Amino acid sequence: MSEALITCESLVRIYQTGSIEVQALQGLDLVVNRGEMVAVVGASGSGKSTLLSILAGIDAPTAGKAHVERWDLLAMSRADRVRYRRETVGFVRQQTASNLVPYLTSRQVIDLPMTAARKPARARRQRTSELLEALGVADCADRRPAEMSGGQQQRVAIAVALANRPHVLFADEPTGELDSATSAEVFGALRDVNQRYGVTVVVVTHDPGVSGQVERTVAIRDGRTSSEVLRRTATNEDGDTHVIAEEYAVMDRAGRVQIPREYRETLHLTNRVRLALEADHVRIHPDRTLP
Ligand SMILES: Nc1ncnc2c1ncn2[C@@H]1O[C@H](COP(=O)(O)OP(=O)(O)OP(=O)(O)O)[C@@H](O)[C@H]1O
Repeated sequence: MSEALITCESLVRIYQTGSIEVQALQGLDLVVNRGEMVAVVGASGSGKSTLLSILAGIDAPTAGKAHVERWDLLAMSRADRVRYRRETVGFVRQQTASNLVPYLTSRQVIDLPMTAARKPARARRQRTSELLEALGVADCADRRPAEMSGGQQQRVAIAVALANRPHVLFADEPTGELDSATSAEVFGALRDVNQRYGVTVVVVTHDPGVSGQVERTVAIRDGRTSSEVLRRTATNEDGDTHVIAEEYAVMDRAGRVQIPREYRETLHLTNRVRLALEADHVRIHPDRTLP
């Protein structure tokens, strides 16, 4: 059985601006296992960034449950939050420039989080060189952001996020500002560090091409997890391998499942449906008592 690293249950985040309340997350359920690489997709405004900011310890939830390893994200003190952000998580933002510092070289910027965590100089130097090498940007060690391409900047940003050996790496549209070839390269780098270091990766993206490259894609709609697509490779009798993608609905602890709108519309499922328990599945029928 895989070990859950991230667990969110009925997670709610309400933003209050004056008299207006925005429910960015409306009871979201999510489990991410240790070592997984998961893509989170959804329309603009569906709550993806809000979810990532909460999980990264940047924002605090309003209600519900959210745990990452031993941390309860609804009950963290300010000091806990600082420790959590320094030791447990790494974060890569969309804007390449906001991940780096204009006047610092790659080597200097990767060193920063380790200095903040009071790591000894020798270990910092070793880790910096290792990460520059692992992300294929060793030739950028002494360059500042303006002297690098967008893709190189994002790979250095991944190195910065990994400097203190976090257990989970969050990336919010990390390829949003890049062309498709460069985006594939940066996404490849994320997959690489997921495999090489075993770091759990959660990446928000609207790029369907990108979400096709991970084992699991979680779709968020209106602040809730609406469905998940699992991908696995299968081999047929001729030895040819192909990818099978299967869509799953998410069930919460109370057993609630959301039936996709297309299904409801096609079968005219309205406010009451008939359930039938079979040996290995459950059937849902339209309510025939309705006119
Ligand atoms: N600080 C804030 N104050 C008020 N409302 C906010 C705040 N941040 C987000 N929202 C609102 O919460 C909802 C979810 O926003 P969020 O940024 O999480 O969505 P998203 O799925 O990441 O969108 P996008 O793909 O456009 O980045 C939106 O309606 C947004 O306007």
